[in-house]
Amino acid sequence: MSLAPALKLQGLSKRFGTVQAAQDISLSVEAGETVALLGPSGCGKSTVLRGVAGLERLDAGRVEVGGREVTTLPPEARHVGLVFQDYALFPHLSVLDNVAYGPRMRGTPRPQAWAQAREALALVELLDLQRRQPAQLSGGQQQRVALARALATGSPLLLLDEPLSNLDEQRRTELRAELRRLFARVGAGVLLVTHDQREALALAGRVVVMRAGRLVQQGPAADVFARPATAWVAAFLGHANVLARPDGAALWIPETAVTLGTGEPCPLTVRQTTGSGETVTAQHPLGPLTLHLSAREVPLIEAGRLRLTVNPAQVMTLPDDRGTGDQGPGNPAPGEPAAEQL
Ligand SMILES: Nc1ncnc2c1ncn2[C@@H]1O[C@H](COP(=O)(O)OP(=O)(O)OP(=O)(O)O)[C@@H](O)[C@H]1O
Repeated sequence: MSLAPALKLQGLSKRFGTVQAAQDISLSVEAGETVALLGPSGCGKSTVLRGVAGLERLDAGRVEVGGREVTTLPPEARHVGLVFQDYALFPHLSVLDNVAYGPRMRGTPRPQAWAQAREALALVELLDLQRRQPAQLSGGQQQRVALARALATGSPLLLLDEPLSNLDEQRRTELRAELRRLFARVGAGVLLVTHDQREALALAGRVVVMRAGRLVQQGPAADVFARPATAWVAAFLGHANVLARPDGAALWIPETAVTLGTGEPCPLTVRQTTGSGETVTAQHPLGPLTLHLSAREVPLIEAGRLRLTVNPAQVMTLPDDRGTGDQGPGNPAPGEPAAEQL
């Protein structure tokens, strides 16, 4: 049996005054698949999500949800489950009634709406707290109620806008693992907006990278990270070694391009202790190379030098588009040390 894609989006464009927030964006999300829409602040991710949800009138584009065209339908008729940054739970309703709200709004009789809500609450493991009000829950629990509310709609498509942004780092890491399991269980397609590269890798099978309103690369998450299409994408994804060259940019991904402990002893100009070892910058004849050393690799440093060999076949040459956009790559990936100037 072949299922219709959870989402098929073609040629979405949206302008606000002089700002082209999204330009000709086409993407699809298969049933059971999680796709991350990734890009720096202001690149148009939320505009795309809101356009799919029907919260933004499009200048152009066609939206299909679960095989049904919904382009001109109002949000409530599109049958998508939405989770936004602030959860937007009703403070005066119980957890159960918050989750039952969607089915109730679509005319489902109360006992059946409650049954659907309990099923969704069981999925996020919050059935025990169904009688509480949102204020009596932790941030992570509220997050899960918001997810349950989206799940209770039974929609083929879930849209999540920075769903973990209000949580602390430890809770985010825990919830990422929970979300991955949950997405696998429910079988809906998920389109997730994030500016956090690690979140995209942790949650999504496929990523779509946006820059200044345009889609710049899409593909399986591991492929996009291993083979960024341009220097800007590489830098945005957190690759530290993107060096300008006369013919473009050279990308060295140390895990594949560099062998430690053999070869030329390179002086280290920066050494920074991290939670797992050290981040160092080695002066290699081909250019400065930033390396994250594990605690086990740190003893390879001798008298401020590190022996390393670069495999030239693994150094990628990419078009250097870093200076051309109106929005540069964002900050380094959260938790990564900022690259220090030499
Ligand atoms: N209602 C609006 N009116 C005018 N401009 C808007 C409106 N909504 C968004 N924009 C502009 O459109 C561009 C894209 O915004 P959007 O919110 O889609 O970006 P984003 O990638 O989701 O950003 P963030 O990660 O910061 O949420 C921005 O320049 C933004 O200022």
